[in-house]
Amino acid sequence: MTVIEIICHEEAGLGRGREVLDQVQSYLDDRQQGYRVHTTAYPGHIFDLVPELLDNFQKESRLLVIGGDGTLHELVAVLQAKQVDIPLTYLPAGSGNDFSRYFQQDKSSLSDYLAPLVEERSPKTLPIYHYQLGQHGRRRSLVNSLGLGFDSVVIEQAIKLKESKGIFRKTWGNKLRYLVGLFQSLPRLSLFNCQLKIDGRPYHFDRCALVVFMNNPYFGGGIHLYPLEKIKDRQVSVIVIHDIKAQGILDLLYRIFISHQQESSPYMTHLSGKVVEVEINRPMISQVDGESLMIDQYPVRVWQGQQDFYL
Ligand SMILES: Nc1ncnc2c1ncn2[C@@H]1O[C@H](COP(=O)(O)OP(=O)(O)OP(=O)(O)O)[C@@H](O)[C@H]1O
Repeated sequence: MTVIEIICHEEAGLGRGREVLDQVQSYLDDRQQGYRVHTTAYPGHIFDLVPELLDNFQKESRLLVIGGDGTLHELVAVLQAKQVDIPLTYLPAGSGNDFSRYFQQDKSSLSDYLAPLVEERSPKTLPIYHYQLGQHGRRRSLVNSLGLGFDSVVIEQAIKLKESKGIFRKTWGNKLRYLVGLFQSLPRLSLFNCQLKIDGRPYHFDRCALVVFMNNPYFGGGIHLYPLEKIKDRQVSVIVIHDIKAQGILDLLYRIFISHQQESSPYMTHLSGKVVEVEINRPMISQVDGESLMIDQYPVRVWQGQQDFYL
């Protein structure tokens, strides 16, 4: 008999994880479906918990994860690092849920998320990205985006706002936190030059604010940064925000938040290829799936990978 191993970050989405877990348990109890619950007790707990789980994983075992993008990122990172081919079921419970916003946009009810697992439908393969820092770094994985530059400063500021009191603590306040965080971070905007290599072909950009590898057109919790057409097989998309001056910032904000005409912006370039590399001549504050990372080894090389999901 199938046993579902549930990994849950109860505090995700300011407690939404616990609510979703309760709903999932009653759904599975009603169907007399066996399961075990493993809650994460500290940041990065998944890196200890999942290897233990995998040691006892049976042919009939299934993995279900409840949490925000950060929790999904960590689980996919462990499975990919161990090169185990186990399909996942994902129930979004964060405040941003960018992965779900794009890849699970046809789902709304609990049954939409759980039926493919419970009814043992065939898993579907979704694109993820692998990345490597420096020539000798190990292969790592991500599900949404890897951004070098301003985006990470804004995300750090938005996280501080989430930890503060009042309106910023609301789960629906994600876009507001990001926007306020963005304006508060403008004085810390630091521009850089970068070299890109797309399948071996070189590109150079000056006065850049951000280089972001995007497996998903959304970032920062629902912000539609760039209208990527359907994600192409084995291709990596990179967006560069460049040649920034004061009026460029206003133009970009207007296009991203109001007119949605990013494609004709003189300050934004979208490139894609099978292997994309970026080189910047100084350490950069960065974000991977919404979590901060300091990058000081180059090139950063990105290529597409795959992860199976019950969808
Ligand atoms: N019990 C815990 N206490 C503190 N942090 C935890 C705990 N369990 C997991 N984490 C960490 O919290 C981070 C964020 O988790 P997650 O993305 O699931 O929630 P969230 O930040 O509320 O959601 P969102 O990113 O959508 O706002 C992860 O890096 C994870 O390691």
